[in-house]
Amino acid sequence: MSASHIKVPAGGEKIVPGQTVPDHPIIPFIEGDGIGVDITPVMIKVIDAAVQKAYGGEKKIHWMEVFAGEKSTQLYGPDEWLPQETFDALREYSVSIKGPMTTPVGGGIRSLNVALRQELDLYQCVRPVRYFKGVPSPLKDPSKTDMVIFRENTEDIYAGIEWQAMSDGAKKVIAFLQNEMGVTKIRFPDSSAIGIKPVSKQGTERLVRAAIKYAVANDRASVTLVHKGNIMKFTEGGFRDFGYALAKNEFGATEIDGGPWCKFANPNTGREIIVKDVIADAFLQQILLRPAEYDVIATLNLNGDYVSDALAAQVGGIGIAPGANISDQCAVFEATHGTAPKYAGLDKVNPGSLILSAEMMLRHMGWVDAADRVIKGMEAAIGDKVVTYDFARLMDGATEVSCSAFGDAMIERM
Ligand SMILES: NC(=O)C1=CN([C@@H]2O[C@H](COP(=O)(O)OP(=O)(O)OC[C@H]3O[C@@H](n4cnc5c(N)ncnc54)[C@H](OP(=O)(O)O)[C@@H]3O)[C@@H](O)[C@H]2O)C=CC1
Ligand SMILES: O=C(O)CCC(=O)C(=O)O
Ligand SMILES: [Mg+2]
Repeated sequence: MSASHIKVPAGGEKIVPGQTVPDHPIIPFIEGDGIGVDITPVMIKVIDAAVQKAYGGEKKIHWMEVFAGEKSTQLYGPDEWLPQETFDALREYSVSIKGPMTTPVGGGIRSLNVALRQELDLYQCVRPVRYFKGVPSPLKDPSKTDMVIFRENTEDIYAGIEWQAMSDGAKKVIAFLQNEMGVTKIRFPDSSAIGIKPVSKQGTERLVRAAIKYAVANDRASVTLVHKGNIMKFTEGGFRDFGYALAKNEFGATEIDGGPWCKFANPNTGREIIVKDVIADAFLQQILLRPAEYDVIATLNLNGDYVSDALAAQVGGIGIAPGANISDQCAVFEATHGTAPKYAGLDKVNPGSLILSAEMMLRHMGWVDAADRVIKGMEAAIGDKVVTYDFARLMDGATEVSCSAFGDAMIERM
């Protein structure tokens, strides 16, 4: 077993699910690969300042670095991409935040991000998409884009069950499909890679339940199930059918005009919540043309990945696209974007996505005043046109600042 590299900060306490968050919580963080080295320290500085301004020293986060990705291989050994003690810490301390981690295309290691989500059963990937006034956008009225994506985070083709073309595994699976299952439609069986897409009733239900509960708690108008069930009838189509059945069975939804759309009254406000569905390709054009018609989105893993970046672009790009991975026991907050390797170490990129992910974390902890300060700082810096390169290149009269200077600009304006 490799040596421990995690140093537990003195004076902090664990957050225990179901109990009040202590005033001095220990929060594990993973710095992340690529631009992680730029954005993570800025996020910590901004969050510490917001907490200090909100609570005047009464509350304070005790940050605890845990390791994954390239930094972990340097510390623990060349093959140690995700040490066991990192998993253990994320589970034990229950609320954490991470920077992005690199996944090579084709061969090499499988995604560490996906591995974390699967191992910790972080089945909800929650990605809110909202507009900040002044951010440059390709839309005429980006303020109409206000959605919260609930992306299923443990199933679908992200389960990583696949075999390389012409490998023994692919040959075996193809032979099984042809000989035992009567499959005749693999166009080039001798040179096909093969992947498996598991989509379960249980997995769908817990995700759609979380999305509908969110809509109820936040008085949202609709929940849309986004799928490609016309083509993948039992996986994506199953997601839709399981989702509708859950809305009816657990929330008392009734069909509108013979279905399948249905509706129920929000038990808190009496306002109607519509549960509807849309095929993924149609959804991608409608979010550009009629974004106001969509609110809470529940979708499968791959669709959710595509939709997250597409929706982020509508409100200014993945520089300000936050997110959270949530299980019934713990939460790991992380930005929607990746490691943007060409910018690594340049102190250039927008730290906004990770800062807003931390803002979600503060709200999750019930530290609402600190979270509000973060939003205030962000809105004011953007309002003053003090922005990083990604916004500056699309804004007239902007002052382009570095990643760290943007963090400072936020702090000055909290
Ligand atoms: N959760 C995670 O850890 C994720 C990890 N990844 C991994 O990251 C690696 C790189 O992926 P890639 O496809 O390049 O996608 P990235 O999201 O890393 O970057 C794509 C482009 O998005 C823009 N961008 C990303 N982050 C920021 C930011 N903070 N501020 C401003 N602009 C930003 C840049 O655009 P421009 O060039 O226009 O300036 C950048 O070139 C891959 O290994 C991938 O697997 C990807 C997504 C999520
Ligand atoms: O794990 C990765 O490398 C990419 C993940 C991703 O794109 C996402 O979760 O949005
Ligand atoms: Mg993605």
